[in-house]
Amino acid sequence: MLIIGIAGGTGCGKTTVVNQLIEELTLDHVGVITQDSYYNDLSHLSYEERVQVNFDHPKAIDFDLLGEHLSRLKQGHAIEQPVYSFTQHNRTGETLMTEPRKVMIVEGILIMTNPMIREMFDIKIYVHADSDERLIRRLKRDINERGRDIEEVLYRYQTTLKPMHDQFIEPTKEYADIIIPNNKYNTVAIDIVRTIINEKIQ
Ligand SMILES: Nc1ncnc2c1ncn2[C@@H]1O[C@H](COP(=O)(O)OP(=O)(O)O)[C@@H](O)[C@H]1O
Ligand SMILES: Nc1ccn([C@@H]2O[C@H](COP(=O)(O)O)[C@@H](O)[C@H]2O)c(=O)n1
Repeated sequence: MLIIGIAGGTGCGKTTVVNQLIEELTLDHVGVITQDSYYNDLSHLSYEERVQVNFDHPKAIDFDLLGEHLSRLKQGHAIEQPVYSFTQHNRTGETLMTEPRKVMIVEGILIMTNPMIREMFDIKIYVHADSDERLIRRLKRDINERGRDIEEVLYRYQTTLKPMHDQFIEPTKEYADIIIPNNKYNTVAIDIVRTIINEKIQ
C-alpha cells in the first residue's frame, strides 16, 4: 500500500486536489481519509463549549485513532471512519466503512505535525496558496457549505486560524516531498502526482 499525505493551510485546496487526483482513477484502487473525521469526540461538551474549541491546534486531533486506522488499513483490514459535522462541531456518531486500497490518500491541515503519522506517509505533499487567497476561499466555503457567517469566520481566523497556521501548519512544508502551488488551478502538478499513483496501481 502507498500512503500519500496531503497537507496545507485551510482553503489551500487540499480537498479539491484530492478530488482532481481521483477523478480519472478507479475507486477500487484509491481510498481517501480526511483528517476532519479524526477531530476529537467532543460529546462531553455542550454546543456552546464546542464552539469555543481551537480546531486548528494539533491537540484537537485524535492522532492515536488515525494512526490505528492507518495501521489496520496497511494490514489489509477495513476501518470505520467517523463522520464529522461542521455544524455540530462534533462527530455525528455515524461511520463510513473504508476498505484498504493500493493507494490511500490522507488529507488535512495538521496531518504532518504528528511525527508518528508523518512517518507512515510514503509521499508527503504540501499544497500552497497565499493567505489572502485562502481566507477568501474559506469565507465563501464556510458561509455556503458549513453554516457559518462572516463574523464567525473572521473571528476564528484572527483568534486561532492564523496564529495556529503560522505556528504549526506552515512549518510542516519543510517535510514535503512535493509542494503544489495552488493560487490557481494547477493541472500540471495534478498530472504529475496522478502519474505516480498510476505507476503504483498498474
Ligand atoms: N486553485 C483554486 N482556485 C480557486 N478556488 C479554489 C482552488 N482550489 C480550491 N478552490 C476553492 O476553494 C475552496 C476551498 O477549497 P478546499 O479544497 O475545500 O480547501 P481545503 O480542503 O484545503 O480547505 C473551495 O470552495 C474550492 O472550490
Ligand atoms: N468544528 C470545526 C472543525 C474544524 N473547523 C475548521 O476546519 C478547518 C480544517 O478544514 P479544511 O477543510 O479547511 O482543511 C480548520 O481550519 C478549522 O478551523 C471548523 O471551522 N469547525
